[in-house]
Amino acid sequence: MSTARLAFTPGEPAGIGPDLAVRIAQRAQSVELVAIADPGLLQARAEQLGLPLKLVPVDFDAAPQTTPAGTLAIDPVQCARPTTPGHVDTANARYVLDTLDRATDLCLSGHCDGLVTGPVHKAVINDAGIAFSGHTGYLAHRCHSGEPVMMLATDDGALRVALATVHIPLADVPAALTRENLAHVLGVTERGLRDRFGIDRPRLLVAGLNPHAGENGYLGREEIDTITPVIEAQRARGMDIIGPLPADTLFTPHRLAGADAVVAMYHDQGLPVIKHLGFGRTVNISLGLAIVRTSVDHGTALELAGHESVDTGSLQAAIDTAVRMVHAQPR
Ligand SMILES: NC(=O)C1=CN([C@@H]2O[C@H](COP(=O)(O)OP(=O)(O)OC[C@H]3O[C@@H](n4cnc5c(N)ncnc54)[C@H](O)[C@@H]3O)[C@@H](O)[C@H]2O)C=CC1
Ligand SMILES: NCC(=O)COP(=O)(O)O
Repeated sequence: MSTARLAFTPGEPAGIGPDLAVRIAQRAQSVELVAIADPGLLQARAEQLGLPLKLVPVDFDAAPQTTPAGTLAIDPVQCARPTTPGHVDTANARYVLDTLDRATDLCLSGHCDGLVTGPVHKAVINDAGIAFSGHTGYLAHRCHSGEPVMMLATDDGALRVALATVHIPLADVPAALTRENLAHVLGVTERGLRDRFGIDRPRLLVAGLNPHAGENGYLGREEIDTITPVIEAQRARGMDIIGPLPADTLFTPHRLAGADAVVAMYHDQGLPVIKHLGFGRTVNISLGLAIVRTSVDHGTALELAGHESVDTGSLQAAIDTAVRMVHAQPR
């Protein structure tokens, strides 16, 4: 198998992303990991943490090399202002997006095989006057892809949770759950599992929206009016799909046996479950993008930046998952 070259964006400069970059570099990697970041920021964070870091300019004309311990390949993008760990600065919001733009272009042009993202601080980007709901939507726009699906997966594949709606207020969820949107999410999830995870005929479990999956309409009608008709239509087209299932028992081992992914109706129906099971070894995956993209399962943890020993487990899992996705054989 050839060595993969992955772009890595550490994300918010005042958060733990630069710490993660420094710490992940302490371990040899079987991929060429190219940090798309400000080299001065990474060197300063390495000094703060008392860890060695050698930044090697990336050579896109050469074949990808594995990454020795203590080093990172670098493709420099400059911050607008020096960073104080833990203190976000709207002046650096554009920098965060510049790193994403550069990384996406490198993937689209074939210079990198995939993108691994560190955590960004959504509020500071919005405070800077740039509407931003997360990487997933931003990258879709940048890649001219259709609407991608966010799926979180534990590193061992024991649980995968795809989301029918993501970063919207809870009050807006029912209206966002249209037949068209749900059919799109199910189709993208099924195709993604085939193409990027090599699963022949993925089995999907679909959650209901309401308690007890609506209790025959007495506790809400979305299951009757929207979710069941879409499931039936997809099943008629050959999809292996079960639901709508009451979300309170969907995540029990008995229900999950034999399933390849759960489709949750909203962010906090699915993500607390998977983060309870595997926080720190779970990966956020964008399905349906023109590029391979994985991400950490956690946020910027501003309070830990620059001093605490942060956990690199999710970043390592995101790197390993991206490599597997790059080499996957579509079914
Ligand atoms: N992939 C991304 O870009 C994500 C970004 N975020 C953003 O991060 C910001 C902060 O979000 P929060 O809800 O506070 O979540 P958070 O994940 O930053 O923090 C939640 C808790 O986990 C701890 N934690 C997080 N990562 C850790 C690590 N690697 N090692 C050890 N402890 C860790 C934190 O100290 C905190 O106690 C928000 O702006 C949010 O939008 C949140 C999730 C994902
Ligand atoms: N809750 C997941 C999250 O905030 C990360 O979203 P994205 O930046 O990957 O779109």
